[in-house]
Amino acid sequence: MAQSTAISAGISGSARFLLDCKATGQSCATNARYALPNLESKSFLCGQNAGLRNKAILRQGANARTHKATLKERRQVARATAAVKEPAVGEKAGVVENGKDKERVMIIGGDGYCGWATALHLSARGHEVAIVDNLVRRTFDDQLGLQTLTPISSVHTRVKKWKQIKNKDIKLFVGDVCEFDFLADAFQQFEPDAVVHFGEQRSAPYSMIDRSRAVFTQHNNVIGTLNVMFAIKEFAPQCHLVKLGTMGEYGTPNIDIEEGFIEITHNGRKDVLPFPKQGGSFYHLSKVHDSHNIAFACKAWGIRATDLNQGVVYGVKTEETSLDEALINRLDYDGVFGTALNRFCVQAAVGHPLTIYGKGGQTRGYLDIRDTVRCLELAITRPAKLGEFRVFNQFTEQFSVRDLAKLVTEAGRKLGLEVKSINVENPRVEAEEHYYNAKHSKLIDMGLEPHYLNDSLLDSLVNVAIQYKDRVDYEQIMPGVSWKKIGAKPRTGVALAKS
Ligand SMILES: O=S([O-])[O-]
Repeated sequence: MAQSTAISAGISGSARFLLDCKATGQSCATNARYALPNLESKSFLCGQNAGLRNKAILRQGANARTHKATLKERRQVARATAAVKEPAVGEKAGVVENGKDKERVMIIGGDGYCGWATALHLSARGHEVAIVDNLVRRTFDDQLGLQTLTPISSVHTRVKKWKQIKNKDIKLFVGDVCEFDFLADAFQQFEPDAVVHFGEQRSAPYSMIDRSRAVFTQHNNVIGTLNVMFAIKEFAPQCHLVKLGTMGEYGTPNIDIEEGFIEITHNGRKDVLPFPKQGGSFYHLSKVHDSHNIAFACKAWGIRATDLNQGVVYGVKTEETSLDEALINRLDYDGVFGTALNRFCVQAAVGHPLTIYGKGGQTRGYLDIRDTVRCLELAITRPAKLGEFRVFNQFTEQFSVRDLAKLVTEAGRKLGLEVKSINVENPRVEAEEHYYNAKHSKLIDMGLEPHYLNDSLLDSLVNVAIQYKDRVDYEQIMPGVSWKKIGAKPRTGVALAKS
């Protein structure tokens, strides 16, 4: 199908109005249910010895499994855990175990932060890649007056540049997966072996701005995923759904977090059940709903799926996105879309104090974007079986917000920057000191070799931030979306900044 046909046929509903507004230069505010009244607002409303040593560290590591252990102790244990794992059989032999060597992979949300890096990674490794995206992420920036730190090219320029550099085609379907006819058409044309679904509204603060953003997030995410499931059932029943979930689905229970399932004994009977979910925002809850829908579809229809409960991603460069400035990835530093470590590195680069929300004891799983793309490759080339619903916890290390602030302060100091921190009132409703120990061994068992957070990554991230620091808008740095103050009334940029 010609790209232009995809564009005109594929966009409807909320995404169509957003794109129409953009194309015609009209104010979205007057046209659209989910648009903001003030588009111009700049505020962000809108060897053996080593093996023995590692095993010894693990034996001593019980204490390090709790939040009371020092950062250094916990990192030692994380590394030792990875090091004593036997490589997966397929990995030893250098072969793909059950997937095909080259898959036809549809990447929904392939113009976004994780999606773009994944599209290039898979294309570079010989897979046939198609990007499906309604480009609404770019429209959120236009609505809220935000801008990625890095100057990203249009998706069309990105794909053309990739063809020039690598002589590889990436097909492009611009449209909204909430529009089933568009999705059905893309499925029938591309005939995917695997669908990676990144195409969701992925910001917790965005979903907590006001009623319309909460509704948009759950509609876009839950209905989009339902449509993808139906497209698989109807047009590609062998196709493997690789769905991006989030570690935030689990919340912060006062017990270890398992990888998807937990064995429970209750009144003398035993069963393996889904691990309890306690999403902390309307966004996180949209992913919880997705997980339940997908698990049900695997059981009822016999389709195959992998739910990747991803931690917080940091970094910007991958092998492929570094090849040319036109391939550069986005890097968000604002209070709505910026993730913790990325935000801190940009703050350090521009001399803004690091913004620690509340006490800073909030602990989560983190991973380098270079590991995100590798995890996706592992999931695709070693697919779930028909009828199977797999869950992997996709992160490599745990940090508290305080830990991250310390690491960035130290990295900044080595680069000659004076980095300060401030504790700001926590805009979220969440525990600020808590137990956290989440299992994450399945991807390592499959062959993931993590890029642990180290000085060189921090240096490079801070240096990217220094390179583009003239693009930083200081007004976007502080958090402005309050979990408690969310209301039914649409929020404007000014109101949001002052909340
Ligand atoms: O592209 S995204 O995930 O901000």
